[in-house]
Amino acid sequence: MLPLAVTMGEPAGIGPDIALMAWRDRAANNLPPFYLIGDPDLMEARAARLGIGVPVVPVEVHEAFETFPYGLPVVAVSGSAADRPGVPDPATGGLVIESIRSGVEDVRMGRARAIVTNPIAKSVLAAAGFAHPGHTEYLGELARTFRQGPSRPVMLIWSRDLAVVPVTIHMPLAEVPQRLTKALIVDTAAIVDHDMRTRFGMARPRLAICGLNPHAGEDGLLGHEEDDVIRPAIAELKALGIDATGPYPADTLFHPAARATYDVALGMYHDQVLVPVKTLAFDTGVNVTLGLPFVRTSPDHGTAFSLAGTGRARPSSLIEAIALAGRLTAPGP
Ligand SMILES: NC(=O)C1=CN([C@@H]2O[C@H](COP(=O)(O)OP(=O)(O)OC[C@H]3O[C@@H](n4cnc5c(N)ncnc54)[C@H](O)[C@@H]3O)[C@@H](O)[C@H]2O)C=CC1
Ligand SMILES: NCC(=O)COP(=O)(O)O
Repeated sequence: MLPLAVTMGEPAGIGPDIALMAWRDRAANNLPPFYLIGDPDLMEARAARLGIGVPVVPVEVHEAFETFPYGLPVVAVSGSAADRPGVPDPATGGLVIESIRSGVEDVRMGRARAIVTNPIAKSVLAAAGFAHPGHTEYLGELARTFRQGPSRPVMLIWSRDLAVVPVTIHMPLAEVPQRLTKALIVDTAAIVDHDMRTRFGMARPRLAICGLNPHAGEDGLLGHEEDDVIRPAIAELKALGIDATGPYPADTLFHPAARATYDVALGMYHDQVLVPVKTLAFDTGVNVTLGLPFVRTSPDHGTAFSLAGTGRARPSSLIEAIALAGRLTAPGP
């Protein structure tokens, strides 16, 4: 069986901490074998700082699977990072980006089952010259190297209580109304429908589509995007045989009775749907990129700089991300 590739993420954040903790807690959580891609020296220093007794074992990728029972296998990429928790340095940007690129390449070459990413600091990477606002967009570009051809990445935040997709992702709120088109909504929802069937095994996913404006526009009194863009998109989705309904006012879509009526809520912008899911399931939510020719999962939180190196970061979201990547790539019956 192939291992999962886990990226180191921002070296000054909690990624190294929670990766070490996930290995420590692997048996209790029945985690599939994984290896980390990053700087072995930093990982050793962080393990010593945390005092959690996790052996860090530098390996070549083909040794990762057999090494996993004995220590956290770490595959080195070029570059190094000093162990300075909470003090990000754009000079480590190359290492962070290389860790992601290398994980995807391992999947493409059949050396890893899937990629699980640790959090990056978007502004720190931007200062290092990274041209993408997040993993999601960068993974969409890396996916072009796969035989299956071009793909469009879609962000899903998955939890047992609620699953959500933001139709627009990392962009200023002021740009959302211009960027929201019928085609974008239809493409996004069609990818969600396809991947919920093929990857998550849902027979007929029920998609609830949010409005953009208060009260979903209140018949045009409070905004026109619902009539101009969102309703026509839902009509086209229905014509395609996709179970899409709405547009619903977002403020009443997340209480328990409403949640029972759909499988995935699609919001028009990031915070509209990430606020409810992180409120309900911050410690167990998993970020999954749909629309790719491979599986990528991630914890739903960020770098939590103030917790790095303290031992107070909770590894539960990363543990869920590793477990979900394992389930999504498990061989069929
Ligand atoms: N997938 C990714 O790479 C993501 C990266 N980020 C990046 O993270 C950086 C910080 O973003 P914030 O908005 O502050 O979000 P954050 O998720 O890092 O922190 C928000 C709050 O939750 C706490 N927290 C986060 N993870 C925790 C954990 N595992 N255990 C215990 N407490 C935890 C933090 O201490 C803080 O109080 C930003 O640079 C952002 O770009 C944010 C979200 C996802
Ligand atoms: N708020 C979630 C988030 O920003 C995750 O972004 P990505 O790095 O997974 O694209």
